[in-house]
Order: sequence, then structure tokens, then C-alpha cells
Amino acid sequence: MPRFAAVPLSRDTTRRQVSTAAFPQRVKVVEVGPRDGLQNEKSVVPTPVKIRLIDMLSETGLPVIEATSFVSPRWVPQMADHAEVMQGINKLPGVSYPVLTPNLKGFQAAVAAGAKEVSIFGAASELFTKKNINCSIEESLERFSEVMNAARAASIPVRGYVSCVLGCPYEGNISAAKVAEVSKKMYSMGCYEISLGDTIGIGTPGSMKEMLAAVMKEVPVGALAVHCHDTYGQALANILVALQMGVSVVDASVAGLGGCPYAQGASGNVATEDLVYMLNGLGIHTGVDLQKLMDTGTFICNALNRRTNSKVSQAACRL
Ligand SMILES: CC(C)(COP(=O)([O-])OP(=O)([O-])OC[C@H]1O[C@@H](n2cnc3c(N)ncnc32)[C@H](O)[C@@H]1OP(=O)([O-])[O-])[C@@H](O)C(=O)NCCC(=O)NCCSC(=O)C[C@@](C)(O)CC(=O)[O-]
Repeated sequence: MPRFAAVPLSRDTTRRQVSTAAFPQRVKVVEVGPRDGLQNEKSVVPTPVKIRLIDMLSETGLPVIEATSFVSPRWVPQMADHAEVMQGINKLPGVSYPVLTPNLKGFQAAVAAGAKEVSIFGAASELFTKKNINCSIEESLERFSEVMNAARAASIPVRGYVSCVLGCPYEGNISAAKVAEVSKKMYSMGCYEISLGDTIGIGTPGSMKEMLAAVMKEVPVGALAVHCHDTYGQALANILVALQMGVSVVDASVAGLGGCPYAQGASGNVATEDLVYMLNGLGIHTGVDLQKLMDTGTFICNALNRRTNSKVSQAACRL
């Protein structure tokens, strides 16, 4: 894949819009590519490739890079090298490298491997919770409270995911009230941030607006993030609505890699390159170097022998 042309990027990223008052001045981009992006890959990605990916992402200015997950290797074989990844990466000061931990066993293994931040992951759908982590929503909350207690004792910050916020691959529609209820419970437990996952990328700006309005009655908007898969091509539009409603933390995956092994057919997250390009165009600060990000996308796509899902990278290749 050729190196990307600098001209179209600089042309668009220097342009500033006039009416950005409705948007946050800064957005924290949470890169989930090494975890969400790779967990669904059929063939095992070599550990040195994962480490190189994270090290390259660290050089882009991203403040948070979700590195791996401490889940059962029988459930998600791709993440079985979690300890080697955590120990092999070059952890830059000022960058967080959270990992997913579904239960106390995962939390303890993560801490032993050097994790300084973890994420618990629940859902607003009973069936998805059962398929994903093999328990009911209520049981998942009990497991999470054990993780929260251990994390509090170790002064480890915990992020919380709520999946299926705009629809479920098994149950279909999910009510905004249910999303608000689960989000409130996870926030009340002590999660510093709740990431609202459109796991199957089915939401639209309309459903995003309705869901966020309900959740914002229970959780302060400053503690909310959005996590939009792009299956129906709605991710950037949905993110824009979230920004207009005051959300200033957005998850994304370099090259748009990924999907969830328990949500068949769902495509990857919004590509980080496309998100940063849009935020640059709005004059919103991220601290991320778009060119370095695109180079990282090229690296991982070459390693996976895959075309990038980033429209910005595709365009930069053509122009
Ligand atoms: C949660 C479990 C472990 C329950 O799995 P289980 O089988 O119900 O667990 P268990 O407690 O009955 O234990 C069974 C075996 O698993 C082991 N075990 C138990 N816990 C762990 C652990 N942490 N790490 C390693 N091993 C573990 C345990 O030791 C035991 O081993 P055995 O005695 O049979 O040899 C399983 O269901 C699991 O690993 N699920 C992972 C699912 C996953 O990773 N999904 C993808 C991430 S979620 C996502 O992508 C959505 C998100 C976050 O991106 C947001 C969005 O897009 O919406």
C-alpha cells in the first residue's frame, strides 16, 4: 500500500468551521483497535505484531489505548497472549493502556501482568450478556462488584462498557430505559466512565439522541463515552449527535478493524482516522497526529493482509 499523500489532509484539516459552539473543544479518543479490532480475527495475530501496533499507536498522541483482554482463552483465543502483550509494550507516560476484565480472575491476572486500568463489560440485553459472558445481567453486576472492590483496594480506575445500547443481535430492539438502568448501576458501582456500545452498528442519529437523553438523566454527560460500530455506515453521524449533546469521549479502532465474536456480522468500530479527520475539520482538539495514525493503519492492514476500512485512508491513497 503506498504512503498516503499529505496534501488532501492538510487542505482539509486546516479548514475551520465557524459555528462549533455546540461541540466540546476537546475530545478524548479511546483507541480500541488492539482489543476490539483484533479479537475477532480468525487467524491468530502474532504477539510481536500486536506489540508493534500498540507501540505505533502510542507515538500518535492517543491518550488511551485499550491493549488486550483478560478473558478466557477458550472463549476468545485471539486474546490468549494478554500477559505477553502487556509486558512487551512500551508504556509511554501520559498514555493509559486499559484491558478488559470480565471477573475477578481476569482482574487479578491483568494486575499481575502490569495493568494500571481495567474495564468491565456489561450489556443492556439479557441474551447478549448470556452469549458474551455466560451469565444474566444481574449476575454480571455481582461479578463486576467483586472487580470493583478489588480495584478500589488497589487504586485501579475502572471503565464500564454497556453493550447493545441501540439494538441487540439476539433480542432486536433495546429500550433506552434499560440502557439507562444498566448504565446507572455500573456508574453507581464506581466506574469513572461508561462507554455506550452500539455493538452491531444499527443505530441512527435519531435512536442515538433518544438513548443518550435517557442515559444522561442517570449518568452525568462528562462520564459518558460512545462506542459506535459502523455496520450500517451511521457511526460518524451518530458520534456527531453525541458530541452535540455534550459527549466528549469517543472510542474508535484504527483502520476500522474489528467486531465482537458474539455479535456475528457486526463490522468494526468507526475508523480512528475518520474520527480524527472529522474532529480536525470541526476544530476540536484531540492531540492525535493523523499522518502517524494512518501509517499505523497501513502497518496493521499489511500485517493482516487486509484493505483499510478508513475512508480517509482510502481517499488519501487515491488522491
Ligand atoms: C466471562 C467468561 C470467562 C465466563 O466464562 P465461564 O465459562 O462461564 O466461566 P467460569 O467462571 O465457569 O470458568 C470456566 C473456565 O474459564 C476460566 N476462566 C474464568 N474467567 C477467566 C478469565 N477471566 N480469564 C481466563 N480464564 C477464565 C475458569 O478458570 C475455568 O477454567 P477451567 O477450570 O475450566 O480450566 C467467558 O464468558 C469469557 O471469557 N467471555 C469473554 C467474552 C469476550 O471477550 N467478548 C468480547 C468482548 S465484549 C465486546 O467486544 C463488546 C465491547 C466491549 O467492545 C462493546 C461493544 O461493542 O458493545
